[in-house]
Amino acid sequence: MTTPRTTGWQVYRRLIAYSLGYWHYLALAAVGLVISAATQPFFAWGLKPLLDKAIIQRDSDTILWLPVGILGLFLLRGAAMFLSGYYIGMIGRQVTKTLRNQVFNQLLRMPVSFFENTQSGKLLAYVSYYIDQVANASIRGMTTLVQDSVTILGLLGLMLWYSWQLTLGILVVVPLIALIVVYATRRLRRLSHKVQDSVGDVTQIANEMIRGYKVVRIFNGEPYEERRFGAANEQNIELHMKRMVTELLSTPLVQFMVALALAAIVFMATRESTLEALSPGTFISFIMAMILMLTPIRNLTQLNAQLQTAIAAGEGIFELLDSPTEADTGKQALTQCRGEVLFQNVSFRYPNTDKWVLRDINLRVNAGEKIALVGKSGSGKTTLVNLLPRFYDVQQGEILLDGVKLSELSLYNLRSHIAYVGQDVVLFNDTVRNNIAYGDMRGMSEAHIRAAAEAAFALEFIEKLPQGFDTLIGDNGVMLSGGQRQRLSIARAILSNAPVLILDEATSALDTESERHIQAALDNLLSNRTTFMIAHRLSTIENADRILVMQDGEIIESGKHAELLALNGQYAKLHALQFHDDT
Ligand SMILES: Nc1ncnc2c1ncn2[C@@H]1O[C@H](COP(=O)(O)OP(=O)(O)OP(=O)(O)O)[C@@H](O)[C@H]1O
Repeated sequence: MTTPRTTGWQVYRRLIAYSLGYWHYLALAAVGLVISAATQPFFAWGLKPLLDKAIIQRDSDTILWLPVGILGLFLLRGAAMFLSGYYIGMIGRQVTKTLRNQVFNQLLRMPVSFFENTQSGKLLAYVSYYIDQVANASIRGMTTLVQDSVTILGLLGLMLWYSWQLTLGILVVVPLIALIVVYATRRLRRLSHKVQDSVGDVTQIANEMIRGYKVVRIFNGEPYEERRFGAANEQNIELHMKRMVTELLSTPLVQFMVALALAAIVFMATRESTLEALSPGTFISFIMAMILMLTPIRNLTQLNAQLQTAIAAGEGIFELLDSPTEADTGKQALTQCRGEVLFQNVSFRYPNTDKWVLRDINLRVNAGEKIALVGKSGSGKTTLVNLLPRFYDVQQGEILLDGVKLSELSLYNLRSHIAYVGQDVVLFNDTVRNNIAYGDMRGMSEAHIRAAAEAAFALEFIEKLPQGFDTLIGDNGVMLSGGQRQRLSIARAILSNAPVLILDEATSALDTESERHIQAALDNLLSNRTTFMIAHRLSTIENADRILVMQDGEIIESGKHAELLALNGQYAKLHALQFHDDT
């Protein structure tokens, strides 16, 4: 592992690279910064003619140009500060925008396993909190770095010019300051990481509560959620406080070191011999330069805290951006797909686990055949169908679509041949039309969309909605009933007209009317499509062409409903159980 400092520097360099694309604005901002920084030494320098010439010698020229000079200096400084502030703010927002797009697009391409193993709250924190932290801190950091370094260099130059012996006296404290800064850097980075994790926890819990609000209420989970959120929030504040204390302590400590040097200089400068060599104006100007250095020094030490926050957030973001996305190496594309699926000796286990979840599956499914998968919970039904759109890749064996290995097809092409209707209907906060014509289907003709809605028995209720197809259905379709939501997702699948359909049948009981509609909609959806149906209620699969009974990752029985009943095996048992439940 590299030391945190080198890593920190690398992360920072990478962050800065984002603003380099705007180099022309950056150059303008830098000009503004340098000008406003340079006004400080000028100000200190002006005290010398003020004292020596205007006050002691009463020089008329100086008395005239000094006030004009002061006004000019502040006008220039104001304009320069506006210029730099404007461009730096703009670059900061642009960097935020770019990073946010990159992170979102990366999330769109991350493999399914990533989402299954990462807290969604943490992912939301990436898109919001982390990125803001990074952009703000890195850009502000750059501003401070340029502006305050220039100020300090200018002031130091002025002091060296007046008296190099006195100036050198100040530099004695530099190693002490460096020590404090290095210690604070390490601690700040560590704490910043912890703060970020804890923000992820807070978002996660809030997110869970918001999504699961009904469960929370029905099971009286309020006190538990309150405690859980309170604890995460408490931890968050503790970490913030620790970071704040480190930040707050390091600055006065550094300033105390500077004050030590200042005291020493004042002591040395007021010795008889030194005083003789310096005019009163020079002396005051020298002291002023030293005092003016305090603020930029404080800024530079605070900058460290900002940078450590940016770096810690940047590390998280770059780790995500550098993670491998879904493997998409297949080059072939099926233009016409019949929907014939072949599993050849397929065995599968989830990444980083030992247990084979599917074992030596051999299965030929003809185009248009309706396959129903049944079996106990955990027997591998969902896993088997998830392999078709390549949410996971098999470790052994091959799956072929129309004779082509899935791994040889591009993901885009493969998935364009598959439609999915799941238990959890996913609807977007958009119009009915856009929810049906989602993704690739955007832009399909009105007639097609209507026909799909009709075939899904959804037209009737859509037309009763206030704006018909243009009605906004709210967050995940809150405005619709369970059955209506399901019919919309069926309409989406019908519109896609994909030759292969995955149907994860809903377990939720619907009223007879709704169920009749949905059954009719499904009949329309299934016709002429190769269908993999995960069936929970056996009554719905009696018409399947073939029923596969799964157990511990294997297909143990296969055949039509009547054949399997006659076999009197596992299926017959399941059937008897359910028949018993239903009566
Ligand atoms: N993402 C995952 N990572 C690791 N193991 C998993 C994952 N998803 C499922 N499993 C395991 O794989 C096995 C099969 O799960 P699968 O979801 O395919 O079963 P199922 O038959 O569809 O069950 P159900 O009817 O309850 O939906 C289970 O033992 C489960 O614990």
